[in-house]
Amino acid sequence: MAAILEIRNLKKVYADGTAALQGVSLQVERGEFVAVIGPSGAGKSTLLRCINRLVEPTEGAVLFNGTDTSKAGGQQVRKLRREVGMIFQGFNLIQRVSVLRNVLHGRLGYMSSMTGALGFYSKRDTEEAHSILQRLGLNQQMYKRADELSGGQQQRVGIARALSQKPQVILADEPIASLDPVTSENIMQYLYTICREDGITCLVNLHQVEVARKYATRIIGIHKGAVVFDGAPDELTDEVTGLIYNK
Ligand SMILES: Nc1ncnc2c1ncn2[C@@H]1O[C@H](COP(=O)(O)OP(=O)(O)OP(=O)(O)O)[C@@H](O)[C@H]1O
Repeated sequence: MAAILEIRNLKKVYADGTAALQGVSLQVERGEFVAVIGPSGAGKSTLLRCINRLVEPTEGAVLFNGTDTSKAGGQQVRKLRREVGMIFQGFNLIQRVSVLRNVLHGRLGYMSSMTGALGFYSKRDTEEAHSILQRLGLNQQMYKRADELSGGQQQRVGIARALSQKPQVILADEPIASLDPVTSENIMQYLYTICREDGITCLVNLHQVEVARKYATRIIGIHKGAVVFDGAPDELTDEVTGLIYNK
């Protein structure tokens, strides 16, 4: 069976000439929990964003379930973004609407979630959103506006929104960078659980090497746009960590 993601010689040069990715090749198998680590500016966000085409690669290919996504048109890109959900450092919620509506946004798409009054949603959609929110421990917050929630709660809404898309892969771009250590553990536990219980493949960009070691089944180290380490957490010695961050 094809790897769920295959990245071939991926390069990204931004318009100002910054070479953010310099030829990244890797495969991710279904169900893996991959942490991507590396210093600030290494190219971690660019890598995740190229996978679901939030950023257009300059060269190379990203295959999702064996299909080259670089040839995908608008509708196929939308489908790709549903199947490859994204969680952001800054949560990226629609602040002035309810938590429930943010989750329905994930399930139905932006226009359908914003145009209908809540009563218009099908019973099935609403029940599904309720059950995901319950799973994330947010049943008390369902009708609150997103901007009334704490950072940790907002990130749980971000996870709920991604889950409501029924994704095969979740890309999390520094999901805990703006959270305190206890809340960070809580968010990582949720991501770990959905990977284990739902079989959703997770790629998580992290600054904290200890967190990567604790949760990931595999760690990829990026430095200056290139993969300099790819292995099991116990292979990531202090010496290797030093190389990733100081090279
Ligand atoms: N839109 C852009 N235009 C120009 N350069 C960019 C753009 N986005 C990122 N870069 C540059 O590309 C390089 C890689 O950035 P990227 O955000 O992918 O790294 P990162 O490892 O995720 O960093 P951080 O941990 O600080 O978020 C950096 O030099 C960054 O300044």
